[in-house]
Amino acid sequence: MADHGGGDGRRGLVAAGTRFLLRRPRVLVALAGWSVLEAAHTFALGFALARALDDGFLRGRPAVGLWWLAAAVCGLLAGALGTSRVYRSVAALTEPLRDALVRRVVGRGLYEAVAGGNTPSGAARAGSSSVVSRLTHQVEIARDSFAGLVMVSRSFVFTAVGALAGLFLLAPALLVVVLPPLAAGLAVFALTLRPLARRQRMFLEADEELAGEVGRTFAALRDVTACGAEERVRRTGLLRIETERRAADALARWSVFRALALGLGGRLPVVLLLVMAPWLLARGVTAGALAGALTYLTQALLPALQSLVHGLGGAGARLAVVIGRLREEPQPGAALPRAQATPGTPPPTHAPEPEPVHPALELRGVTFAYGPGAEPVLRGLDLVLPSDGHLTVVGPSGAGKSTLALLVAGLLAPTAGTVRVGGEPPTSVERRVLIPQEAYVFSGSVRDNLGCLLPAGGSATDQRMLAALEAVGAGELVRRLGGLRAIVEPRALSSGERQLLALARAYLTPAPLVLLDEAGSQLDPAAEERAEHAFARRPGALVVVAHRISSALRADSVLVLDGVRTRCGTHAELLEHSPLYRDLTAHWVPGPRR
Ligand SMILES: Nc1ncnc2c1ncn2[C@@H]1O[C@H](COP(=O)(O)OP(=O)(O)OP(=O)(O)O)[C@@H](O)[C@H]1O
Repeated sequence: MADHGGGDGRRGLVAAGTRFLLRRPRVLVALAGWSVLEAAHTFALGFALARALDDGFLRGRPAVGLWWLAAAVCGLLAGALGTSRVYRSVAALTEPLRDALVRRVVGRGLYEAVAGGNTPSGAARAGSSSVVSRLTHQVEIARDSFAGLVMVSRSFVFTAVGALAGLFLLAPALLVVVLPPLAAGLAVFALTLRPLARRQRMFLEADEELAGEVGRTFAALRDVTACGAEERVRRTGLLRIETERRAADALARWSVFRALALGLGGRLPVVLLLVMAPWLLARGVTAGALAGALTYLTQALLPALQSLVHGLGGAGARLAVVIGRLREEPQPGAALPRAQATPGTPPPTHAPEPEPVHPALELRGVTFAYGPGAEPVLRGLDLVLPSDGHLTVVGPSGAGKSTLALLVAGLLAPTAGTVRVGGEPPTSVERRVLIPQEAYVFSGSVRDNLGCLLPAGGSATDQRMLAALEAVGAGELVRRLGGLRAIVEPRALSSGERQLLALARAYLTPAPLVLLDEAGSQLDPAAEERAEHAFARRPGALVVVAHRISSALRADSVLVLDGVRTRCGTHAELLEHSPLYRDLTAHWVPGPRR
């Protein structure tokens, strides 16, 4: 995962933020002006209260006291006006930020859609629009976080200035009591801000990863069950939960410093003021000044410090993460022209580069072991299958055939190397469909069973379903069951019949790569051959993990998994060069060809 908060990233972020602010001097001046009015209200609050007591109520002159209280109310109204104008000025700062980010995000999204080809596929359009919608959501988070940061830091500075000025005017001795703990609290806060923000960011990222994992798992529950990957999914989920728990623990430990900063800077001055009241009174500080000082501390400084301490850590970390992402997206950004990287630059009008044609499947240096200390099942495997290729995988039991199928389906991640399906990581069920040996059929109509791997929102006509059933040799079975509306009771079907339904389901999907992992193992050889022929005629690429060696003869190429002697070639080449393949085929008695 990218370190959005790395030194360079943070410095870049601060520099970009400073440039953004300096380009708007008028808004900054207006913001400062209205903030001064807000600060005047803070000042008036304590000062007027002190005067009301000292010059009015304590001297038996209630009219003077009330006059000062009325002055405090006027200050309050002026402060409210200042606050409302402050919001406007902050909006004048944040809206241009949002506009610049939205322009950048939408420009990139449109460019991607155009660069996807003159007639982009539905999937490409959907992918592009989902990227734009995710990024615009992040833009909203960036805007809110930025506004929050401006509000809390500005509010603290002006409130502190107003309160400290008021304390000084009431009695300079008050500052002797208030300033040291306030400075200590701010120092603790400043020193722990960076590590705390880092923990906050780690927690946010762990939280997002967990949410993403849960979302992906729910979307692929049927695939997970069908491939028997429950244990792996459970372990990955637990790992993500554990990572988030650790991040939350670390954040909680560092949050203690927030409480310490608040205690030192916001609460200790109140206690000291009370404890040292006799000393202050002995030095000429009046009772009214003491009450005014308490008002400054409890009504202005403490709330402002609270907002600063809580707001700066959370909003700051969120902003750093989100801006970092917006700078990174989209991943193939390196292919974008340089001018495209500038916020607000419109998409280029020249013809986009043609999209490279990717093979259906590409493995580069794939190594996989089931545990850190376990012997790898696959070592440095390279494999390329063209978009209409037909590959059969053979090898002795335990050679890693099913493991390879799970890696290609994205249900296992390689220990080293890369797996690409159509040039992309194999995470999307729209790119590939895997039918394992244990066919998954659920209680429901035949139609539901056939359609459950269609892309979200997709459907197939009865005609297409019936054609798929006929193609793989399941037509007779479904007629016997009572047609597409008939309810399937999985336990009432033989394992071969369940495999026929699962094969028809895979045949029906638009996935450009089909993986059959001994998916016809319970069929008789003729039925298995018929199904494989159907898949070979279907547009797209096909990988068959062979149950019978006869599958190898039907493929364009054969992969013989045999540890370090793994080889790939045509049937004839392998007969010549692979002793294992010769052994495997030696006992095969060819049946009648169809
Ligand atoms: N979940 C797992 N945890 C640990 N080891 C595993 C796991 N699944 C498979 N293995 C081991 O990995 C190796 C390859 O298994 P895999 O199922 O991929 O072989 P295969 O070639 O498909 O075998 P078969 O033809 O018998 O189905 C075997 O040694 C197996 O014991």
